[in-house]
Amino acid sequence: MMIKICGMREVENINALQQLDIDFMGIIRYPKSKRFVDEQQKSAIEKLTMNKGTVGVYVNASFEEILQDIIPLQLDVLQLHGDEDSAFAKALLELDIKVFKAFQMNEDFNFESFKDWEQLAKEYQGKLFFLFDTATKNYGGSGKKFNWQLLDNYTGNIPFLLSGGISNDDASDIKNIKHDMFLGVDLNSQFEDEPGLKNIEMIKSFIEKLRK
Ligand SMILES: O=C(O)c1ccccc1NCC(=O)[C@H](O)[C@H](O)COP(=O)(O)O
Repeated sequence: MMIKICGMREVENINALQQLDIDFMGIIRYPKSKRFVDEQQKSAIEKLTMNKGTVGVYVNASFEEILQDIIPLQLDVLQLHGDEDSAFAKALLELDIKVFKAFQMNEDFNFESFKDWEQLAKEYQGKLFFLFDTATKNYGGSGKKFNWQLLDNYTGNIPFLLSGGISNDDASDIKNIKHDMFLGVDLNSQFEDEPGLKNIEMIKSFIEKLRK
């Protein structure tokens, strides 16, 4: 199972996380987020040697803004967490980089609306993934879970990460998820001492439970 830890920004915290058995770490480049990585923090992160997949997280950013981050932040994945359409994602996929497209889940979510995305995934095999997060007016980082039974309505074939309020108590429920397209989890605010600062011991204990 893949594990992504989102909202990293402190060098020491990033280095500590690099020692753990995780797959991706997310760096939020959305100025309205409490976990926003500013230009000064970006410069510090640029100097690090990253041994995990690095994910740049964006909310309705321009193509140029995203482009300016890819090389300095050594990005492997672009996470589109706003209202970006499939045409925008296609332009980024053309750069030969992976894309995680986030969707805001609530009881009214229409899983039939994925036609364009399914087409894109066919064109860019193994490059496009979904991330199902809890709907919130701030786009992400709500700390709240959505109703995971909604996942039964997803019959598409694009693999997804599960996100939104996942906490240390959820390991056994996560291990019971049987969906064929379930790829892994995205952890954030429930594993923090303060916004942008992760509790490494808590993450370590969660990973142990999940990988057991
Ligand atoms: O975390 C944020 O502050 C954030 C703000 C705006 C857009 C995206 C954001 N986070 C992106 C993520 O991938 C989070 O891990 C995801 O929203 C789940 O967060 P949480 O509910 O805190 O576990």
